[in-house]
Amino acid sequence: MIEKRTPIPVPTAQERIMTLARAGEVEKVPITEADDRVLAEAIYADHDIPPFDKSPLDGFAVQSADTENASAETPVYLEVTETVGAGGVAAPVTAPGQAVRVMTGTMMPEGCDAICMFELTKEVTRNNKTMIEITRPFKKGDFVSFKGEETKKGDPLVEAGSDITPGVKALLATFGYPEVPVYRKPVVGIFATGTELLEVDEAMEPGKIRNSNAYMVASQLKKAGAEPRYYGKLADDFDACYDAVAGAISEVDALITTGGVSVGDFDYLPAIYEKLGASVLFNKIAMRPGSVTTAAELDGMPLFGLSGNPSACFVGFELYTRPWIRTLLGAKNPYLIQTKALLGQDFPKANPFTRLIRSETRFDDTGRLTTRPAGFDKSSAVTSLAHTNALTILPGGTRGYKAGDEVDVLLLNEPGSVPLRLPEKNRT
Ligand SMILES: Nc1nc2c(c(=O)[nH]1)N[C@H]1C(S)=C(S)[C@@H](COP(=O)(O)OP(=O)(O)OC[C@H]3O[C@@H](n4cnc5c(N)ncnc54)[C@H](O)[C@@H]3O)O[C@H]1N2
Ligand code: MOO
Ligand SMILES: [Mg+2]
Repeated sequence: MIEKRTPIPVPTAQERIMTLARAGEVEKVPITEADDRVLAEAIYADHDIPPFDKSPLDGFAVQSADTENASAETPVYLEVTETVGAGGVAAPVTAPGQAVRVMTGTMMPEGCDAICMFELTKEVTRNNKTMIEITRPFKKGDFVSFKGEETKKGDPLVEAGSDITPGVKALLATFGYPEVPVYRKPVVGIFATGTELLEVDEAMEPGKIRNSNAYMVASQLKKAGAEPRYYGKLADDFDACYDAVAGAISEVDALITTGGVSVGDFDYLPAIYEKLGASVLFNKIAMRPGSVTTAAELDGMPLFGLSGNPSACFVGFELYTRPWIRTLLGAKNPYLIQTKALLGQDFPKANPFTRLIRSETRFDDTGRLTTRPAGFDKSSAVTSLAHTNALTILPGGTRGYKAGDEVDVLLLNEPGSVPLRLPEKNRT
C-alpha cells in the first residue's frame, strides 16, 4: 500500500523550515574576502567625514575679508604664497592679502576661510610676484567642504544584517575595518542519489543520465552564501545510502540529498529519515514542480530531501533551503523578492497545485516587467533552468491564466533590461 501524503501550502512548508533557522556564529574575514557576505555588526563612523575642512575644488584658498569690496571694476589682488595638493598641509596664512593655490581635497590652510575656483580668477604677475585677481566678494565658508558635514564620529551608518555591497565596502575601508565581522557560512553537504547517475566526465550509457543536480545545487548554495560540500553520488541501495548520510551529518550544518523522496521502490529517503530518528517536517507540498520535496529535522539540523527531477530540485532549493541559509547568514530579508509581472503567455489548464514556472523575466521598453516560461516546462526539465531568472507563481485553483494577466514572480537573477531611458525632452 502506498503511503498517503497530505499536501501543505508553500507558505506553511516555508514556516516549518524557518523554525530551524537562526543567525549563525560570527567570524572575521579580511575586507578583501567580504564580498557578498552579510555584516554581523553595525558599521559606525570612527571619525568625521570629511575629517577636516577641505577644498572641494581646484582653486585658491582665500581670506574672505580680503575680498569684501572686490568687483569687476575694482578687482582685488592676492599674493599666492604656495601650492598645496591633496594630502599636503599648507603653512598657516597670517598676513592679509595672501592666498594658497590648493587642489581638490586639500585641507583648508589655517587662516583661509573660502575657496575661489580657478575658473573665477586669473593669475597675473605684479612686482615679480604671482598674484590672483579676484573680481567678486567671497563670504566666510564659500565653497568649503566642512569637517563632519557628511557624517559625524560615532554615527551608525550601516545596520547589521546588510549585504556587503561595493558601497558598504567603501565604508568599511573609510572607517578602518581591515577585518569585517560576518556570519560564518553554513557548510551544507550534498548527496545525489540514483543508480542511473553518471558523473560529468563519464560517457553516456544505456539507461543512465549524467548527474546535474549535485552541480546545480552546489552552485545554488554558493550563490546563496553557503559552503557546499559534495560527498558524491549514491546508488539506490538503502544500507549504502543510510551509512553515507549518517556519516556526513556530524560534518555539516545541513544536508541536501537529491532524489529518492517519492513513492518508488528505490526511493529510500523516507526510510532513512525514520532510521535516523529525524522528524519529517513535510513530505508533500501543494506546488509543482517539487510536490514531493521533503524536509526533516535531526537535533535542530535540517535535512533537505530535494526531488530528483532537476526542475523540482531547483525550485525546492530556492523556496526552502535558500531562506534557511540566508537566515543563518544574518540577512535581514532571507526570502526571494516577490513582485508583479505581466504574463507573456496563456496557461489555459487549471491546476490544483500552485505552479512555479521557471521563467525569463524582462523589463519591456515601457519599463514593465514581463514574464514568460524559460523553456520546456515539466518537472523533469533541465534545459529551461539555464534561461531561468525568475519563478512565476500561478496559484492553484480552478482557472487557468491568460497572457496579459498580472501575476507574481520571485526574482532569482536580474531581469533583462534595456539601455537607460530618459524622457525625450531631457535628452540633451
Ligand atoms: N507514483 C508516483 N510517482 C511519482 C510521484 C508520485 O506522486 N507518485 N511523484 C512524481 C514527482 S512529482 C516527482 S518530482 C518525482 C520525484 O522523484 P524522486 O524525488 O523520488 O527522485 P528519483 O526518483 O530519484 O528521480 C526522479 C527523476 O529525476 C532524475 N534524477 C535524479 N537524480 C538526478 C540528478 N542528480 N541529476 C539529474 N537527474 C536526476 C531521475 O533519473 C528520475 O528521472 O517522482 C514522480 N513520481
Ligand atoms: O515533485 Mo514533482 O516535481 O511535483 O513534479
Ligand atoms: Mg523516485
